[in-house]
Amino acid sequence: MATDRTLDARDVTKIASSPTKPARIFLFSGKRKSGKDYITDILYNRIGSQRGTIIRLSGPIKSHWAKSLGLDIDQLLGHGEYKEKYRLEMVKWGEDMRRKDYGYFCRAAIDMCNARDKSVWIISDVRRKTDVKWFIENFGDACRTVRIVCPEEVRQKRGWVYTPGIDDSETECDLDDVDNWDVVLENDDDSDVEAMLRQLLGLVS
Ligand SMILES: Nc1ncnc2c1ncn2[C@@H]1O[C@H](COP(=O)(O)OP(=O)(O)OP(=O)(O)O)[C@@H](O)[C@H]1O
Repeated sequence: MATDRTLDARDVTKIASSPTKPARIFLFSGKRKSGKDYITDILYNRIGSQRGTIIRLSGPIKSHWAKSLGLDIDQLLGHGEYKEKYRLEMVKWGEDMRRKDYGYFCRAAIDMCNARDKSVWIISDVRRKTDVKWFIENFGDACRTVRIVCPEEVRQKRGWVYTPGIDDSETECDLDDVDNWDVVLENDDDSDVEAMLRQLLGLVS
């Protein structure tokens, strides 16, 4: 009977590529305008949409916020003034939710991106120790933490302006004292983006 037979190689392959657990999860973090979106977008394009997906942990917060206030979700997810205008209030609401359940937005973001059938997850905006903790608790060895670092002058050239209430908040600073990143990428003006990608793609195969 089919149900009684022992597992053959094809069954094992099926289980190994089961939709519930990705083979690799990149947990990207970095200060504002360090280049998180820039690097993760290129990485995603190289990996391709069949295998990979970008997950933004801030996505569910923004879509909830947009719905409840009747705002434009595309602009909230973008990079312009609109995002900055509602950032403070949104962050506060998110913090309250997270205090009750630190995995709440991680789970919501995974569901929102329909990530379960992809083998490589690129989390583009990890901001807190509890985000890292939740992914490692749930996906263990599949996780690799990636810190993007960049001098302040370069971030300023890219449009960053120090903003009290944002740049000194938990969302921007909670990971500053972490020093055990799996990968540190220096993303300034002269960086070799191809070398960074080679390093990251080497962790996927
Ligand atoms: N290596 C690079 N070469 C050229 N341009 C870059 C590089 N890295 C980042 N940039 C540019 O710098 C700007 C800021 O980068 P990006 O939006 O990726 O930062 P971020 O860390 O996602 O910022 P935020 O946290 O504010 O969303 C963008 O215009 C991006 O195209």
